[in-house]
Amino acid sequence: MEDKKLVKRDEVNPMGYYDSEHTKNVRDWKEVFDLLVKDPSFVPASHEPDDEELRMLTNQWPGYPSEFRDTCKEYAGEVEKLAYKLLEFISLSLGLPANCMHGYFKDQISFMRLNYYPPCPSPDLALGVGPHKDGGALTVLSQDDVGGLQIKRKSDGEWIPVRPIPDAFIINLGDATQVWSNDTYESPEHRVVVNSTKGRISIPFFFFPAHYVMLKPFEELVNEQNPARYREFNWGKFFATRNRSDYKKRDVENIQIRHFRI
Ligand SMILES: O=C(O)CCC(=O)C(=O)O
Ligand SMILES: [Fe+2]
Repeated sequence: MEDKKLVKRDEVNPMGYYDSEHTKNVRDWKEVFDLLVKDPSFVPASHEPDDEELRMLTNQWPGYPSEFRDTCKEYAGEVEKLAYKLLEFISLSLGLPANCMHGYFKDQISFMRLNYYPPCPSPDLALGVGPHKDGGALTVLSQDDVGGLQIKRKSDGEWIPVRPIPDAFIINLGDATQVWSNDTYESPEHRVVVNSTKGRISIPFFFFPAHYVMLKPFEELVNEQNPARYREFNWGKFFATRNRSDYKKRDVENIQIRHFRI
């Protein structure tokens, strides 16, 4: 525990170790270690729309184990390549040039998270992560063999387990892809349940555009029959507004892309 405290996230640096994250104002049953894919990364200093100040984020690395830093960086680098490939396939599937979204990620604020969900004495009273949708372009998730991730089936609202498949990643589309594709793709609602006997490890890589990217449906996908379903909004401010309620319990509902629906 002492070692974890040395790399603990605080008001100034949101990267590092943390054990009291909230999803939609409810505390999650988990410990996390967050690291930036691009170090340093720049994000809006506040969620206030008129505040143009930026904040520089950097990684915090523990001294032990000694190979931790290099292993994380190598993994992140490889998953980043996969994320770009997936983005190309998504673009092509929408009838757009393969690299049409690459520019949005030049100053990406992607981060990777090491999740540990400890066994929980009352698994029916807690969630590892409460119901939510991932915000960015897509998430590449690696999970161990314990299971716990569930996805909400749209037809009847039933929570369906996403069973672990050895050596397979789970690819989760995010809100940004939903907006860019004008609802051709949808970011699914998901959550993580915990259990009373086994701890679980998962590693999501959140592929996030640069803070200055304005999200809106691609012009090529919009016409009179199929008008834009979202008005343009700034990704960095969306990210900053959502993070407000991840760090502390708040009285306001956290921001969702449906708030930008036309
Ligand atoms: O642990 C998992 O399987 C998923 C975690 C998750 O959904 C998230 O951190 O956004
Ligand atoms: Fe998620």
